Amino acid sequence: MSTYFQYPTPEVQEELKKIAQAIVAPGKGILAADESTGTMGKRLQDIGVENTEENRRKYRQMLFSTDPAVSENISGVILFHETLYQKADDGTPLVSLLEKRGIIPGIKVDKGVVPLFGSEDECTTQGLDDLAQRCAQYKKDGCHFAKWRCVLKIARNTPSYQAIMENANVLARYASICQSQRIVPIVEPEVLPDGEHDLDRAQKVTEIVLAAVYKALSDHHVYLEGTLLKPNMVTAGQSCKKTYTPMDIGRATVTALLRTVPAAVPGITFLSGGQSEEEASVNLNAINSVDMKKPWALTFSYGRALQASVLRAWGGKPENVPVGQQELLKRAKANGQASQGKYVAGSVTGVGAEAGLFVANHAY
Ligand SMILES: O=P(O)(O)OC[C@H]1O[C@](O)(COP(=O)(O)O)[C@@H](O)[C@@H]1O
Repeated sequence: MSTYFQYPTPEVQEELKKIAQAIVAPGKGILAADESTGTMGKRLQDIGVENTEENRRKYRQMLFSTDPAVSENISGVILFHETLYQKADDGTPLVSLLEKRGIIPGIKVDKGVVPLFGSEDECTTQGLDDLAQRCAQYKKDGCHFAKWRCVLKIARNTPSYQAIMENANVLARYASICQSQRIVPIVEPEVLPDGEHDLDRAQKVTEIVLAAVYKALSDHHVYLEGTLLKPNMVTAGQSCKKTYTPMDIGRATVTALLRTVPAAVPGITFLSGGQSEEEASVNLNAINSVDMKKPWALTFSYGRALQASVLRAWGGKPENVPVGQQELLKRAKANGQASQGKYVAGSVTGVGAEAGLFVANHAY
């Protein structure tokens, strides 16, 4: 086995490290507004709004024109390709609204989940072929970080060795291509919450998946200080009969991460994975409160758990834009506090804070 390697130049390393550290600065996290057209359609359908390019533009314009105070808790926003090139009503590029608020624009660069032939309903994620060119363009257009989501499923025989190795490798290859174009890769191996499994099994599967991911990142000479991890929290399956407290979830999550994620990684930005807004804040708070070693920042990169109340409050009506924005400010603040272990459960209420956001088999 050859151990020849080449890392990015010292200048590129410095740039990547600075971006990653800025994203996970104390009290800050990410708004994941990168729903692909199909996923956004599901969110809009829930509030009775048609999934047109114009409605997606209006919705994201509302998010990005929220009071600049939002940047106290939101350091980065992940965009979908379409959004990066859309403009506000007055012609300002939507991405400039973020830049004016000191928020770092990021971009989803995967091209979606596809079936893994020969497996038991498992999948991989595609989009590597033209990734270097796309990253080069995205960097020119103002994006400094990227996100790529892989999906692993817990069932009797899964995740399989095939799925674990394939997804680890595709994430590592994605991460190294991003770094070659001065973009910080957010590595997202999501272990789905579907199933009856208990907390122990969720923890063990998460450990095995993350161990494979970090071996692959090492094999591909990815510069860890210039990356972020976006994992699932360790929670029992949605159909598990046993109940667990937020502190149980906090301990299981930090234990799994301590066993597998190198301390060189600056931050861990959790996905919300179908938890309600309130659960996602309470569990993040517990993760930050457990009395264990925590060598990385532990914060949020939520899609559903930052937007459910916003969507309900907005309902597609222009007159509701200010109340929608208020909901975003409230939830961002709650999660900013949770990322520092300072969130008091129930202290932030929203129009959809308690509502479950679980979507079965969220592998689209
Ligand atoms: O399937 P898509 O459209 O890529 O979207 C998946 C979504 O999952 C996420 O990775 C995590 O979102 P949640 O916090 O809602 O679980 C988002 O960044 C993204 O919008």
